[in-house]
Amino acid sequence: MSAVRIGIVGGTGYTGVELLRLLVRHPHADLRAITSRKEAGMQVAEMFPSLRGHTDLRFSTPDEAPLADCDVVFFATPHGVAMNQARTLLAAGVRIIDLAADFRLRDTATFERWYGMPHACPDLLAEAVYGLPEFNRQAIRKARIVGNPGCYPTTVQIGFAPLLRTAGLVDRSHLIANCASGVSGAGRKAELGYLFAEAADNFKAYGVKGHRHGPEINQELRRIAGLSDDDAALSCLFVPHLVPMIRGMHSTLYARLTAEGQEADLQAMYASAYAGEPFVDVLPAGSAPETRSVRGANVLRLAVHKPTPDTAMILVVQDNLTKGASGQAVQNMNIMFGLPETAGLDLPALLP
Ligand SMILES: NC(=O)C1=CN([C@@H]2O[C@H](COP(=O)(O)OP(=O)(O)OC[C@H]3O[C@@H](n4cnc5c(N)ncnc54)[C@H](OP(=O)(O)O)[C@@H]3O)[C@@H](O)[C@H]2O)C=CC1
Ligand SMILES: CC(=O)N[C@@H](CCC(=O)OP(=O)(O)O)C(=O)O
Repeated sequence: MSAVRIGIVGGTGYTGVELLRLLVRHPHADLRAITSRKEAGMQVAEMFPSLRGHTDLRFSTPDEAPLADCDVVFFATPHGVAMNQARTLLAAGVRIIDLAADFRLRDTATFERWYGMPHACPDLLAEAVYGLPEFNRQAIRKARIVGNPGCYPTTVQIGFAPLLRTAGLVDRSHLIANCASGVSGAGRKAELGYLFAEAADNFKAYGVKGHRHGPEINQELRRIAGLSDDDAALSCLFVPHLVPMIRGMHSTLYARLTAEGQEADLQAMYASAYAGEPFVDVLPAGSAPETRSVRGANVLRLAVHKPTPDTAMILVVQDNLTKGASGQAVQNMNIMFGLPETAGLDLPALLP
């Protein structure tokens, strides 16, 4: 099996360095190019001493990097970068995994409303595949463009899916997702709200008037439920929170059970839904998952609860940078190139 030739655009950010951490140890990865406009020329291991001894690569500018010679290019960049380079790379036979949102939303107008920019290649949206392997494996295998999911939407979809796949178990019109992310979720940029003295020893909701992950969550939950992308019969209220830790995400999901849903054995349903999934861990009944159980691991752990006879409550944890971003992106690459899905991803979490 020949190694996959890989380029990374945006190698100095948090998802970029997480991709590097996973790919330098990946048995089938050949890292060819990594970009940074600000740090071009610098050794990667000089910027990130955590990678000393693991790579001799230097950062190049996106124009100078040999991206067209790669089999796949990861975009670990802000929204709006991948869509402007997609056509050129596809023409050179390069496949794309975008960690930003350029290829997640299928409706151009919705993308433009939430991301505040015109879409550069709406025609390519039709062929892009939403990269949540647990629900989309077949399409990912053949995809030329994968839109890697947002971190919050990954927890919400995997958490709610078993309740939505069968019609009539829950009131689909009133789902609630209360989610909290560590500060690395905001990226490696200097902004007031993420300074230590602002974010530490504090806990708050944000995006309460609406967050761009809301439309992504609703689009994909509707698809999981077998509905059209804009069918208002399913609606999920999503509230993100910032929690003063570096990595990690905790989502508490609520759904009102119907009479039929109240009869179901939810624990057995979830265990069976994810029985074959290497990266979804359904915990024993009564558990409360903690973020440190997934730190640095490409695993999402969840626990199923029924706090009242008509309420399902699902507790979900993941590392926002691993299963929530770069680990999931590597999982997608493994599927696209016919590699074992767990290649390079079988690391246990870092504890304490
Ligand atoms: N952090 C997280 O937990 C998650 C992040 N994501 C998404 O992944 C993407 C990357 O996030 P993150 O790593 O946190 O971001 P960062 O802000 O930490 O890093 C962004 C990187 O992109 C590069 N970059 C910025 N602008 C451009 C440009 N116009 N052209 C080329 N390169 C550019 C930067 O380097 P330079 O400026 O030197 O070129 C830097 O390496 C974002 O879209 C984010 O929304 C998704 C899920 C989770
Ligand atoms: C804590 C924090 O700020 N989290 C980010 C979400 C994480 C992310 O980057 O997701 P996207 O890829 O969709 O941008 C936010 O709320 O904007």
